[in-house]
Amino acid sequence: MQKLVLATSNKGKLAELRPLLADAGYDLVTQGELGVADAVEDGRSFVENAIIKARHACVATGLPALADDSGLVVRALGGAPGVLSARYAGAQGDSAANIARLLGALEGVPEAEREAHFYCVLVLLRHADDPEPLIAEGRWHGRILAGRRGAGGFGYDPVFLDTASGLSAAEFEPATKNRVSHRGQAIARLRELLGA
Ligand SMILES: O=P(O)(O)OP(=O)(O)OP(=O)(O)OC[C@H]1O[C@@H](n2cnc3c(O)ncnc32)[C@H](O)[C@@H]1O
Ligand SMILES: [Mg+2]
Repeated sequence: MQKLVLATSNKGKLAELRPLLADAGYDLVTQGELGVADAVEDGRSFVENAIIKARHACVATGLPALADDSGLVVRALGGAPGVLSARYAGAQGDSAANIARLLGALEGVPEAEREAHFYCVLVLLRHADDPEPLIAEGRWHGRILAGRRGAGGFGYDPVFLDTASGLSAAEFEPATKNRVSHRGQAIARLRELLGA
């Protein structure tokens, strides 16, 4: 079976990507398991950052690599935190601080104006010079809650309301989140592109 490096250090993403990629015909290994350090994400768009991360892992390992770049896009904040979602409050990956900053920025903003979406782009590079990377995206539309709800998921999930179900993303069962989320949609598209 062909090995595929997952070019991410985010445990929440890994937990969601693994079952989504099951049966896609790859033997999955994380970049951490192969000793690959995080790439510098200095792109201005999600897709640029996903390419940077996938290429970094490809170059370091000589294996095909899949990267996920994702984030939260809040309309009332002009699209912030966007590509800076992981370090919105400063430190990389401090979800509690990121949520606190987000709720502060939206203080006093009425419910109807708290629209947001999660965005995910997946890039699969079959080798470092792959001129035709596979690129798949997904969006999950909802609203930012006034406070945290639920204990599941990761990142901004406790403050993201799925308006269709009335549940916060952190109140979804993992398999249900994977069916409707930005990442779930991107994987479904990627699997179409792979013919898997
Ligand atoms: O770059 P890698 O190593 O993949 O891990 P990361 O956490 O830095 O990931 P990103 O650069 O793509 O930043 C995306 C951030 O957006 C948030 N995010 C993405 N998908 C999410 C989801 O499904 N639920 C909640 N928050 C999410 C989360 O805070 C992530 O840290
Ligand atoms: Mg990152």
